[in-house]
Amino acid sequence: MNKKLFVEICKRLYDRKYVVGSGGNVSVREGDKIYLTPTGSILGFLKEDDIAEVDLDGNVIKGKPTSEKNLHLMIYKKREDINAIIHTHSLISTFLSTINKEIELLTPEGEIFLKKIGYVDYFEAGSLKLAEEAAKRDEDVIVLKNHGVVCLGRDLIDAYIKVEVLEEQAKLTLLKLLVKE
Ligand SMILES: C[C@H](O)[C@@H](O)[C@@H](O)C(=O)COP(=O)(O)O
Ligand SMILES: [Zn+2]
Repeated sequence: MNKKLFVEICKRLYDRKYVVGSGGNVSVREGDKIYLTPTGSILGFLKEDDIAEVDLDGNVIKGKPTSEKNLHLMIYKKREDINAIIHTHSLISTFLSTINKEIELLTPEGEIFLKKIGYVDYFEAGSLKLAEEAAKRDEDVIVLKNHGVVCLGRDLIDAYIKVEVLEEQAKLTLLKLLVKE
């Protein structure tokens, strides 16, 4: 597992404000292990040795994994094509969910990289219900109402691109709403 890239991606998520404070979490599946950000960690300050590890059943091997561990695990169990999951609190994407506005795919980037967006109602952060409802979705990009987003990738870069493109499409959607009104 490329821990250097894992830490770099977490830093960029924090530096580019897709998360603030200790929000957000990231995971990578490789072989019979899943590597996850530790619960309560500030993604911008993560060090390689902080990365938690669990087996495919969620049994802890190292550290204290994210409180959203079940969400990551359930998605991996369902989607053998997915090897990286990024959960952020992307501001505009999340804001639009608070006013029940779906994010429109307004440019080729949106169509090409996101294809379709799934939506999950609000369920308590870290809850099994939130994990179950998110794992029911078939899309690679999921909006968690009043909470944030989850982007799934073949690898970490693929998931990261979806986080960035999703927030760009959300900004375009908001601008379109503001201009129209
Ligand atoms: C309230 C929590 O921060 C929630 O938003 C969770 O989903 C999150 O983003 C960070 O939780 P962890 O620090 O446990 O990964
Ligand atoms: Zn969250």
